Amino acid sequence: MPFIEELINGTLDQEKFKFYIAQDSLYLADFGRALSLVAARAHTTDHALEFMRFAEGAIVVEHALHAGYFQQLGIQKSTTISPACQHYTRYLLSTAALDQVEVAMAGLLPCFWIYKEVGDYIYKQPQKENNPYQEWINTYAGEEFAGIVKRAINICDEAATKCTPAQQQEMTDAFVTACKLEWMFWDSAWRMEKWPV
Ligand SMILES: Cc1ncc(C[n+]2csc(CCO)c2C)c(N)n1
Repeated sequence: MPFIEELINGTLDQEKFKFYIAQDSLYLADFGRALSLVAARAHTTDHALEFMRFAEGAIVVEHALHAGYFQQLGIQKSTTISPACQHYTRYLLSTAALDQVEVAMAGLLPCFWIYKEVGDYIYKQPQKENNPYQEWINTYAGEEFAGIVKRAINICDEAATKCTPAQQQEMTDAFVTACKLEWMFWDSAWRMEKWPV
């Protein structure tokens, strides 16, 4: 996507990045809530603990990255959630609250997995010196993050073994929907998406 290509070569319009970070901080607050809901609804204490840790990571670790950019780039906290961000966060929260917990877990997985794939892809490209977005890049290409993603994938695989084929299909559908919403989130940042009315 152009947003990611320009992030890699450091030419991304700062206003687009600021829009992305401001919306992403709204996303993260709700993502943390969705993770906490799934922790509360998990069937095993192991899974509950893992989701509690993920929720903490989403709020504390990601917040630290954001806080740096908020200060450095003078980003204003956005009070208006973009259409794509609202669609994605409401989808995750309603899935976490109302759907079978395994389906909610599958819906939360692309957030981890796609950032890992994007992080690895970026890291394989020639690195630009003095890229203003380097700190963001480093967050998602590291070993520590890879370990977290592996754990999230393993939990979903383990949870799926206890599901019927129809439930597994629901898990796949939730995963695919969330992948599309990840795509829409990048795209909306690139377009600095506004409400049409
Ligand atoms: C739209 C959007 N999707 C995924 C992430 C990445 N992410 C957010 S929380 C979390 C798990 C705990 O750190 C991960 C990988 C993001 N920042 N913004």
